[in-house]
Amino acid sequence: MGRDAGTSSSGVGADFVVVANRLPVDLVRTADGTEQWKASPGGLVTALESILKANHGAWVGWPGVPDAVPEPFDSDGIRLHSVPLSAHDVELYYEGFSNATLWPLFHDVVVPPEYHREWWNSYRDVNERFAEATAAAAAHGATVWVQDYQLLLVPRLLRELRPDLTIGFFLHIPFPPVELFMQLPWRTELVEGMLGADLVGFHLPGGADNFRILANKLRGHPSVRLTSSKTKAAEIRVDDRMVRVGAFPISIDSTAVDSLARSRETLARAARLRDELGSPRVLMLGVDRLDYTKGIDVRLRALEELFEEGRLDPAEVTFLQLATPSRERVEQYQIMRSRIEESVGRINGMFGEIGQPVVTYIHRPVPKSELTAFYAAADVMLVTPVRDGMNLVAKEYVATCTDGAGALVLSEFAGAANELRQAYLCNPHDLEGVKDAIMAAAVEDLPEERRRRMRALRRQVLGNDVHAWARRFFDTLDATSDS
Ligand SMILES: O=P(O)(O)OC[C@H]1O[C@H](O[C@H]2O[C@H](CO)[C@@H](O)[C@H](O)[C@H]2O)[C@H](O)[C@@H](O)[C@@H]1O
Ligand SMILES: Nc1ccn([C@@H]2O[C@H](COP(=O)(O)OP(=O)(O)O)[C@@H](O)[C@H]2O)c(=O)n1
Repeated sequence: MGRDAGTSSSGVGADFVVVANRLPVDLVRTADGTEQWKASPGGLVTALESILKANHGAWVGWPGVPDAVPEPFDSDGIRLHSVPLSAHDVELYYEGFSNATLWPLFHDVVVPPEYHREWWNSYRDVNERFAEATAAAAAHGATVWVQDYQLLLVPRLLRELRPDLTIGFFLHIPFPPVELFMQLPWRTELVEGMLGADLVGFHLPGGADNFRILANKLRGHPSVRLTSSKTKAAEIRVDDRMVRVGAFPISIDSTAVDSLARSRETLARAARLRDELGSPRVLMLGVDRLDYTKGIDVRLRALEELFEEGRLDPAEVTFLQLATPSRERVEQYQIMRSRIEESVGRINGMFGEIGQPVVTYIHRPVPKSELTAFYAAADVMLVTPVRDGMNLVAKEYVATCTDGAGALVLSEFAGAANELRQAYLCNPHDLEGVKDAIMAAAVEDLPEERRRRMRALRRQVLGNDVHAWARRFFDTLDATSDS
């Protein structure tokens, strides 16, 4: 990527800084008062961590628990700078404005977003602190990469503090249509915040288009498409600056996942897992943060109906759902958890046998090596979000299918569906369609058809990894700052 970060030649600050709500590691306080660091949840961390490890940059973020103020430290070659948040900040900025206002609004209003002025005030205040911490961590002329919806105001705030910086911004979740975004009482400030960057990146061209239209509608900023550009980027004129906008679909460290999947330990663990699950003829798998956007309830409903209708035989099929705990104090997450757990209980009560449940549900984090073994063991992967920015789990599963077997059922409303066209695509709002996709992937299609699809998927995922994603982003950012 040619972005050798580390500390600058003057020794003051880093030349490459990532700013994200979370650090790549969370501080965990145990009951006996000891503290340890563990990997943070989510795809943003998975993706960015591999980029920073390769480039030795600095990372500015929250250490994951209230009131912790660790000194800057090095982890895996990355310099970590903490932005402390109080319990009040976590409640108003993170659980409130980020995850009960912006998150549902940007995910097609699948649950109603809430608008509260005190949440907004906290969001603005925390964004100011992130901007200040970043300004202190970056060397003169550094490149700063701001991540995601929790920090929409940071690009502009940072530009005001440090006009010498080159600033990229990337949104990891969908950017909504103009009509939805216009609900936000603070819509103008948020758009102006993002326009503080030199380059604003989205997963999909549709998100980039929505943003361009909005910048014009709200602030009268005109834009032109750059037809020559490979990324089909556009430029928005903001006063005397040009802000570039484009689509950069994120990916995974495909080679690393592929080689972990081929390791003897993973293959042995995958075989043991199948035994432990009763050696089913078909093992289906779901892996998600427990989030109402992920459609865990959708796939459970589809399976329940397939068992009821006798299209699937519970003696032959096992479904394993790994659900990482997420945002547990937000009400809509609690509602979804109850719904899922009720559904798991009902299906097992109806179709399970003693010592042989049809659905195995694990609601706790699982280590990466174990997760890879689960992917390797699964015959069919169910990814059925009602809306998802990308969904790296879908790509990780494909990269793990090193023997060319395995089938991916994928919602059309995951960003990944734009590239993974040979998956068994389905509309999660059409339950009959989801059931048909599961039946084709698990039972009806010949193995050769499944292999043909998996070959095409593997070409896509192995040929477009996270390093290529970062390279495309930075090539465009460099071209922006040159012009
Ligand atoms: O930090 P949390 O509140 O625990 O949430 C974890 C992350 O969730 C979201 O991930 C998104 O980024 C992925 C990578 O681009 C993408 O594949 C997925 O579709 C998105 O949902 C969130 O956007 C991150 O900020 C969080 O860190
Ligand atoms: N038990 C689990 C489940 C998921 N994960 C990881 O969490 C990430 C989820 O990313 P994603 O893009 O599918 O979805 P979000 O959770 O970021 O919305 C993947 O990289 C998974 O490997 C994990 O490390 N451990």
